[in-house]
Amino acid sequence: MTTKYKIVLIRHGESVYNEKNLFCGWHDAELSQTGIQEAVYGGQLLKKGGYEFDIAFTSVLKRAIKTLYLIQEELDCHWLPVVRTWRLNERHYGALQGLNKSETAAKYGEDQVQVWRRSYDIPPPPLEKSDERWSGRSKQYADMDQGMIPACECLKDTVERTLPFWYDSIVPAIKSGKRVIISAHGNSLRGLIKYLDNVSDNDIVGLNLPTAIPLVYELDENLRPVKHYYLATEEEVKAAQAKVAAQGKAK
Ligand SMILES: O=C(O)[C@@H](CO)OP(=O)(O)O
Repeated sequence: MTTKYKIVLIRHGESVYNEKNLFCGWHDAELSQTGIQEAVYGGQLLKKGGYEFDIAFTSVLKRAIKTLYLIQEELDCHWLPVVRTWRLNERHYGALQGLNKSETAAKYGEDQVQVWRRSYDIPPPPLEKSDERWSGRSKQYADMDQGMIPACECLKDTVERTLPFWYDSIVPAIKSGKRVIISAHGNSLRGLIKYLDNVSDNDIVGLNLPTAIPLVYELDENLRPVKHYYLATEEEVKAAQAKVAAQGKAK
């Protein structure tokens, strides 16, 4: 297999919800100060690697949008067309949104929290429409078919709503020769990676994405992955991944 296309996936920098160790999902959390620095560093890594882009895709959540913007600043490409879609949003964490991960682990057990965080097809508890956290109350979903707004999502649900956008919008952009960057979220990107690399339902449980370290996928002419790599040292990636994995510990 020979490389025909290269795309870059990047998880947003640390959010204030990550910083406080809260389940975030569709809650529109800000980047933390650390997250801003991480996003700038991600942009510097791309600049150092000589990466340039023709189009960007992101979610409708500001932590991913702002991460992309900080990368655009580093690459001096504010003109870049940016497509925002709820289909690249983080997985919807249902009634867990806003709860502390360690406290939830202390209450329900670390194993249960690991199932809610990483299992492929077991969803977290649903959010009621009457709940003030219901996503239908947010302006960014006003034009969305209200019946499509999730009450909660497992990774499988997330993959199922992300892939139509991959096929309908991202694939045509890649095939037309555009250099693509996707700024999204830990779980929406895990879903895409599961699909691209055909990762099993069991193995995807062990994958944690580091914040704001660019992940390059080289694809062949049929968009099958030839290889992938982070633009950082193995040590940096492992430390960042371990930090994410540890969030579900009871402490
Ligand atoms: O809270 C969330 O929305 C996600 C990403 O930050 O967390 P987790 O790694 O627990 O899936």
